[in-house]
Amino acid sequence: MVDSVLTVTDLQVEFQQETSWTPVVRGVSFQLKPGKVLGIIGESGSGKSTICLAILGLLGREGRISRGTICLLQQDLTSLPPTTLRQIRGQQIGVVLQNPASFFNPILTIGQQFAETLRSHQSLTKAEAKSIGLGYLSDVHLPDPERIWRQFPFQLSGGMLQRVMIAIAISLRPQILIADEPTTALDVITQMQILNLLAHLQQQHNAAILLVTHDLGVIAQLADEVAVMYQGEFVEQANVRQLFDQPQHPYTRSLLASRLQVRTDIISL
Ligand SMILES: Nc1ncnc2c1ncn2[C@@H]1O[C@H](COP(=O)(O)OP(=O)(O)OP(=O)(O)O)[C@@H](O)[C@H]1O
Ligand code: NI
Repeated sequence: MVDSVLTVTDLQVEFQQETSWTPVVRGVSFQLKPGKVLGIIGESGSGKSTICLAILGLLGREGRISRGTICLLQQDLTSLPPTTLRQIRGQQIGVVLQNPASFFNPILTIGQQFAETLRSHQSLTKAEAKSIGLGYLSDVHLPDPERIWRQFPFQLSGGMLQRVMIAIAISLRPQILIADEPTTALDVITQMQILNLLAHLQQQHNAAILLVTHDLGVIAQLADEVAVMYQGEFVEQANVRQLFDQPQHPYTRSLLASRLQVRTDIISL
């Protein structure tokens, strides 16, 4: 039994702002384990998406990893050339990005992109890839998958693109799934459906999931461990029950308290 499929140690990420490099992720360490979900919560701008992009090698020119390692099993991803990293990403790490538009090629239809991804992983005819892809599109609650298959990314809403991205990620049955706010743009019913799909991937296929969300309900439902991020650092990392019952850091306490506040407001309506 493998203990950790992805081990991040002392990660520091910087972005170039004008002439100097500013650290936005500082000394972050964690492990992703098969069949387990690590949730990351924290305020906007604290560096959650940056961690995801660093793992995926998608920081772009303005970003760099200035310290630390990201090991997929024994292999350090930070030392790999971009082409190798892309291959690994496609095969072993599934991705749901916070900004789904950046994931799609604007000049190819959804169907072309979905089929191409499926066919690069398994030998399938175009017709087989289409029938598998359509099945996954209806799994993520997309109405009229046939029509969506023929459409271009710009013809779909952000929430629809997000669901297509989830369908593609899940169809590949990755060992590791990086999901950055996977349910943010979705209505409650669809959100539940998506969470069930993620839980299925975790439980039936033993995937390790990194789940970034601001929704504590989603955390309570899916996460095993939770890391709390504040100004570029993990200020607290604990088992989900322990975190909800005995938050240690003042920021975590205020986060949980604000959630309770919202609940009381709803109840008093
Ligand atoms: N390409 C970039 N160039 C410069 N700075 C960036 C870039 N991307 C992100 N940053 C900065 O890095 C910091 C962390 O951003 P990040 O998107 O990781 O936050 P986040 O925790 O995901 O926030 P949110 O909850 O709003 O999604 C922010 O201060 C942001 O302005
Ligand atoms: Ni983010």
